[in-house]
Amino acid sequence: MSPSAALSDPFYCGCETEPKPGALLSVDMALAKGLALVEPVQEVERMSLEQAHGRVLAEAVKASVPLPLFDNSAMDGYAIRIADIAGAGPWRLPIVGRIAAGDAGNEPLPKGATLRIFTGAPVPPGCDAVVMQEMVRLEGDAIWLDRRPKLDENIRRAGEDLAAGTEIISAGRCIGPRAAALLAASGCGKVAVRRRIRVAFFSTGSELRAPGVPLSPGQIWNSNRYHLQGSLNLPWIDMIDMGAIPDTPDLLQRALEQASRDADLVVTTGGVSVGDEDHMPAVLRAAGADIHVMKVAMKPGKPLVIGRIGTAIYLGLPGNPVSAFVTWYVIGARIAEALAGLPGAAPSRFIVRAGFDRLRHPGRCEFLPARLGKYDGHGTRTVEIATSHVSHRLALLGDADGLLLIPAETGRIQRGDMLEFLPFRDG
Ligand SMILES: Nc1nc2c(c(=O)[nH]1)N[C@H]1C(S)=C(S)[C@@H](COP(=O)(O)OP(=O)(O)OC[C@H]3O[C@@H](n4cnc5c(N)ncnc54)[C@H](O)[C@@H]3O)O[C@H]1N2
Ligand code: MOO
Repeated sequence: MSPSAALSDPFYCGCETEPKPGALLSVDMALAKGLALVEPVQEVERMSLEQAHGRVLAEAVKASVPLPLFDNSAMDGYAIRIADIAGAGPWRLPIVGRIAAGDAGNEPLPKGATLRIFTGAPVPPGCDAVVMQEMVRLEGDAIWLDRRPKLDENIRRAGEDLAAGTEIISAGRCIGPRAAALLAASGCGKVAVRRRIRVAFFSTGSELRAPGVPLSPGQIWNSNRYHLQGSLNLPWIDMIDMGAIPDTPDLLQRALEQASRDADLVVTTGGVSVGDEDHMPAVLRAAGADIHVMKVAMKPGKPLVIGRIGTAIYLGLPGNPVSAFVTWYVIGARIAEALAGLPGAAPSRFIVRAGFDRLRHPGRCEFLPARLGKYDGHGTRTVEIATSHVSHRLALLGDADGLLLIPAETGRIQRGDMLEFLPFRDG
C-alpha cells in the first residue's frame, strides 16, 4: 500500500510538520511510515463460505446468476394477466392452479383465469401482476377483482437486484454478515481468502503478574496483554501470545528474535521510553531492527516505535495502558489491517461539540477518553473529558464512549467548539 493511500483519510491533528532530526513525527506521518513497511500477505486459501466468516476475500467475486434468479411473487395472492381484464370491473377470474415457493411454476395461465400464488413462488410466463389476497373477494373457486393492477405489480423481476456478471464483492473486503449473505444468495459456496496474518505479542516489565495471581509489593497485574488479546481476537489474525517478559535485555532480545521469526507483526508494550529500565531501543538495535518511527506527536502515546526486524514489522507500544490502547487503536490496528490485505480505513469519527472550556499547550494532538452528552438540538452531541492526564487511567477508558481528538495546534477549547470524536464500537 502506498503512503498516499494511507493518507487519503488523515486525522488533520495539526502535527503534520516535516520531521526534523529528533523531532516528534505527526500521527499521519508515523502511520504513513508504518504502512510503507507493509507488504500484504499473498498466500491464498480456498474454503467453504461457512469457514470464511470474517476472513479477507483474496479475489473479487462476480455474480454467476442474476438476482432474483427468476421472476417471483412479492406477496401471497393471485397471479393474473392484465390484458385479460378488459372493460370496466369488477372482474371474476376462476382459480385454475396453485404455485408455492419451491414449485417450478411453469404451468401456463389460461386466458381469463388466475393462479393462487405465494411469496417467493415463480411467476409463470405470461403473468404480469400479482394481486394481494387482501385486495380480492373469494367466491368458491374464483376471485372478484375491483381494481385493475399496475403492470408488474408485486412481481420481483429476475435480475432487478443484480445482473449476472456484476462484481458483487471486491478483493480485500472482510466477509462480514452482509457479504456472506450476498455470496450465499449468488450461489458462491467456496471462496478464496488471504491467509491469516500472524501477530506475536508480549508485554515487557518485571512488575507484571497475571490477573488473579497474588502480588508482592511493587507488582501490578498485567492489563496490556489482555487488551491486546481482545483487540487481536479477529478471524483474520493468528495470535501468538508470548505473555510477559521481565526487564532483562537478554530475555527481551531472545523473545523479540523468536517473535520476528514466527510472525508478520510483532507487538510489544512497555520499555520504549528513556529510563534505565526501558530496554527495548537497545534490544531492537541488538536484534538488527530498522527503526522508522521513534516518537510521535500524540498524547497519550509519544514513545511509539515502528520498525522492521527481518521480515516482520515491529510495533513497540508504550507501557502505560491507555497509551498502549490509543496507539494500537489509531496506528497499530491499521498496520495490521493493511498486512491482512484490508484497505486500512481510519476509525470512524464524527463531529461533537466541546462541553467544557480548557487551556492547553499546543504541540501534540490528543486522543482523550471522552463521554458523549446530550444532543444540542441541531443533531450534534456534546462531549466531556475528565482530564488530559490519562495515560494510566484505565477506569476512564473503560467508562468512555470513544476518543476525542484535539488538534495539536489548539491552545484553547471553548464550550461549543466543534471537535472530532472516534466512537468505540465494543467494550
Ligand atoms: N523521563 C521521561 N520519562 C518518561 C517519558 C519521557 O519522555 N521522559 N515518557 C513517558 C511516557 S509519555 C510514557 S507513555 C511512558 C512510556 O514508558 P514505556 O513504554 O517505557 O513503559 P514502561 O516504563 O515499561 O511502563 C510505563 C507504565 O506502564 C505500566 N505498564 C507497563 N506495562 C504494563 C502492562 N502490561 N500492564 C499494565 N501496566 C503496564 C508500568 O508499570 C508503568 O507504570 O514513559 C513515561 N516516562
Ligand atoms: O504516551 Mo505517554 O502517553 O504521553 O503517557
